[in-house]
Amino acid sequence: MKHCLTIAGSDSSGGAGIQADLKTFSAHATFGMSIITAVTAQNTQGVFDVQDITPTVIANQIKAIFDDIHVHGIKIGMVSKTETIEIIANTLKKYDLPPLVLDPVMISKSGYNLLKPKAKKALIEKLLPMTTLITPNLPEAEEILGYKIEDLEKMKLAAKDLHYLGPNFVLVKGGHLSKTATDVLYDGKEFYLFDQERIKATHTHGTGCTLSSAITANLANGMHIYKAVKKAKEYITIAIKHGFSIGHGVGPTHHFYELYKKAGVL
Ligand SMILES: Nc1ncnc2c1ncn2[C@@H]1O[C@H](COP(=O)(O)OP(=O)(O)O)[C@@H](O)[C@H]1O
Ligand SMILES: Cc1ncc(COP(=O)(O)O)c(N)n1
Repeated sequence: MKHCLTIAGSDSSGGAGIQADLKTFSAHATFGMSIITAVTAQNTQGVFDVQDITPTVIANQIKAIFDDIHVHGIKIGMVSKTETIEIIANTLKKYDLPPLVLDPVMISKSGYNLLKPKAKKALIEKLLPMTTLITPNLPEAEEILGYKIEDLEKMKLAAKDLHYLGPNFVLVKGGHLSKTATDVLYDGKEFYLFDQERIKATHTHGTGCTLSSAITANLANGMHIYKAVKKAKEYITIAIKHGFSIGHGVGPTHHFYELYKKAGVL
């Protein structure tokens, strides 16, 4: 069994962050491990408080894992602020790294700044060069690149420009497009489109976390990048179709293995 590591924030309501990542790793029959960067007080309606974990504790969590356990895939999600990013990059650099998927989490669906705007520079300079695959949604790609992205042509341009900043592969996600939910993968040479009709869904809390973790697990399981993204896209599509209500706001997506097994995704 492969071992997957998420470096991300905790979502007390379990729909996004570390909790979504671990559920996704388990559904993909990998062993999930976590380095918590921040604890959020969050539910389906919003984020109410955040406690950042100190750089020393983050470094020690990373050290505890890598000094002892072989890691086959890493996913990075919420990284809060410059000091958090710097300690993650500087500590990870000491080890031989497996594929690393960076979901550049910035603003939650409920509108909370999970990354301090000032930390954008550190994210670009410290994390992008060590990234195998970056998976921004449209607002995140716009924030990194500084221009509007509203159609497929602009998504392709963004994928090229992001690739220039260091990652081996770029997946620009189209969840924020108006008609389709097409994602664009770029490997430095070719574009690959993952078409999907938009599902009329209310419960989409943690979709980005889930997709990036599914890709991480697929890469850890030895899949080539194209297949890893294709399978993860099938997973997130089913997860969204079966999203459900647990509170008064935006509910989580679905992670129960049997459903995916039946659909032939896992
Ligand atoms: N309504 C939807 N119907 C189908 N797929 C969706 C929908 N919303 C998001 N997705 C897909 O879910 C994945 C996560 O995308 P997105 O929601 O853009 O991420 P984030 O959570 O980072 O904003 C992408 O593959 C995207 O295309
Ligand atoms: C700890 C944490 N990490 C990531 C997200 C993004 O998820 P979403 O975009 O669905 O709000 C979140 N809300 N909380």
